[in-house]
Amino acid sequence: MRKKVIAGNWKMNKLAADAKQFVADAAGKLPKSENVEAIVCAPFLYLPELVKQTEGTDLKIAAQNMHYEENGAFTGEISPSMLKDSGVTHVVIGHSERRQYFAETDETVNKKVHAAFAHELTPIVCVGETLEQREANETNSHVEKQVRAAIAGLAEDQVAETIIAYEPIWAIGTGKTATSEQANEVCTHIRQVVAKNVSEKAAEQLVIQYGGSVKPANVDELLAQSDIDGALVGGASLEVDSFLQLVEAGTK
Ligand SMILES: O=C(CO)COP(=O)(O)O
Repeated sequence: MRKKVIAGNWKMNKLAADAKQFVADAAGKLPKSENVEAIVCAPFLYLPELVKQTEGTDLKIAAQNMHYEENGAFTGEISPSMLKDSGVTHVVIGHSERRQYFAETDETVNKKVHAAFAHELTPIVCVGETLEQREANETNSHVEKQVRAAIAGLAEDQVAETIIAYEPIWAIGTGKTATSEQANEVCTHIRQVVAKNVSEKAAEQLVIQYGGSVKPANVDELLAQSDIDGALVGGASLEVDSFLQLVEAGTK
């Protein structure tokens, strides 16, 4: 049985005091359940402090991005070894906002995924189509291309450990959620792509999240779908109460 993974992606939000307060409040109130994993994806600046705060709790801390190079003249960047050293366990890679505003490509995503595994970080790889692509019936082919590029060259067990977040771009921060059937259809397709290109075993183990306007009111229906194993949540992860409700939904 795959675990449910609920990850809150704070994006570029919260000052240090608010971040610390959130983690202090949330970490002690997580449901005691083997079925769900709870992650907060925080801005780089706060990572070491939040990791320290969560020691001995079930809350995991993730970064929202990283460079693929080990070190060097890359002003303003953070390396995979710096992240590992900070104590984070996961890293979000290829979020659509990074692809759109920071020239992230399928190629850099693949390099980052390899770098994550080289440093024992679990990548949360984001894929998803624009509204135009959905309307042109290109959703499955586009997402397939992104997934195949992201996992190219990985070993079977690395693919099995990757988390893929399907986030239709038109549903991010818009209040428009894909219906649970629409979301599941694409997540099923992603699993089939992995089964065909890697193995049935990797496809069976792979955690696939849905992201895009997930909130306490719609999370149960999304998580009840056959191929949705969790959620990557922006807006509704900024408040402790709603984050905890989302994690609670993952225990069922
Ligand atoms: O981009 C997202 C998470 O990475 C989704 O954001 P919202 O939940 O705010 O739509």
